[in-house]
Amino acid sequence: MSLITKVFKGDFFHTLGLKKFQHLSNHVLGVNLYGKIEFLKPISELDELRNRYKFQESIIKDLGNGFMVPGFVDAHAHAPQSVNVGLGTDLPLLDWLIKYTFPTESKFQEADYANLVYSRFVKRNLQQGTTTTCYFGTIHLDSCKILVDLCTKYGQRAIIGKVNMNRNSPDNYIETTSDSIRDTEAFVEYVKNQPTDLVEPIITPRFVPTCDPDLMYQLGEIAKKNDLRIQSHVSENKDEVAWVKDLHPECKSYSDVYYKHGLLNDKTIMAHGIYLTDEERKLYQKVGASIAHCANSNFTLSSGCLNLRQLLDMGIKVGLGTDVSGGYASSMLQCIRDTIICSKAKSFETQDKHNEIDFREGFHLATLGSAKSIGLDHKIGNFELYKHFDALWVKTDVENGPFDSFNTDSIEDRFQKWIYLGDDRNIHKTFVNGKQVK
Ligand SMILES: O=c1[nH]c(=O)c2nc[nH]c2[nH]1
Ligand SMILES: [Zn+2]
Repeated sequence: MSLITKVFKGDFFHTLGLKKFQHLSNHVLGVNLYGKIEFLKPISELDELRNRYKFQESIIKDLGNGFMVPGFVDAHAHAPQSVNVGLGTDLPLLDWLIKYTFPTESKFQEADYANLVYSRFVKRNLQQGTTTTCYFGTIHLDSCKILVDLCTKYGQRAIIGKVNMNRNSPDNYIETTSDSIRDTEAFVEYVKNQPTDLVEPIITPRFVPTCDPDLMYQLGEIAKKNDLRIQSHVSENKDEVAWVKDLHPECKSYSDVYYKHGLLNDKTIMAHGIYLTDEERKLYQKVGASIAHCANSNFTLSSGCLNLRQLLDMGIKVGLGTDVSGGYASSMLQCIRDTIICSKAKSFETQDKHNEIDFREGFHLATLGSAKSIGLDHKIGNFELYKHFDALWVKTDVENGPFDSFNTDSIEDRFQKWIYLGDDRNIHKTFVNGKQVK
């Protein structure tokens, strides 16, 4: 039997960095038995590859006038909030949490409800080409386990956190410190004992206002002991920032609260960061923490407009997040477009065109950039050799598709049109770990 299970020939788009967009035309990509990329070579080397690996001609799939890209990586999404996508778009963050979000999340104490909502959301993510998501669950251990099981069942790569909150939360959606710690440890054990490493755990204090110092400190200790990633929210909304200042006058800044409690390091992914101070940005740079930029959410909850370029220029790791359901769209294509629009708004505001993000940079941030931000770039994010084959086969000529392409469109034009106008109708096949999942 050959080591090679799949071979694709045609056009491939991926990035090696923010300004390192690559179009590999007339190439062949081989996937091995372990679901990893074994080769990516010019088509002129096909005979040699066939001799070396002894694969059958019949396994070669021609991408035609379509192309292949790495799967999208959503660096920040709330699985339980997927029930609310497109709803509750009228309030700013703190009111939105109380009126819509906490009541919705509290329902996930019911395992059947979690099963229904999570199975739909995981399937929809794969349908839309999101091969990896960094998820927030709820405070409920059992429904978080269900999310792990469903990602494993449907084949989505995921990082999943059980949410922690022990203050400033409704009576029916709050935990004691000891329950929170016990269930977090149990969740981490559960994920670690899965037969595959498709899903990984992450420590998930919701945000400073809902986690008291003792809880934050203990969560930092669990993360340190188990070498785990950490995710939370920071500086999304001006009232939120003022509240954190009131709660923690002893700390220099919002980010300093996380830092002082052992929650801000090179394995941390903080969503938003719109209102970080210069000093805070330098802290992210120093410790190597990431920001998940969630443009749709920032517009929808009227939070503000991040200066993304400023973070990128400082070398801070940035990924893109849909932030469902603060963000109303779970599609990463939409997320790229919102990132571009947000950057243009920033460029008008600052009268500085340098702040604009173009579609190639947006594509990079939604793939390798997001993978880096959540610490998975050693496994996924582009088509480098021996990375896991998480990929999308995109077709631009589809019946009743979302846009028209013409003979005069080059393959690069088709790629650009897809970024701006495409949707899941263009995603012919989705692969995770070498396995077809759509
Ligand atoms: O966009 C957000 N969504 C949330 O669920 C949340 N919780 C705290 N801060 C938050 N921000
Ligand atoms: Zn969020």
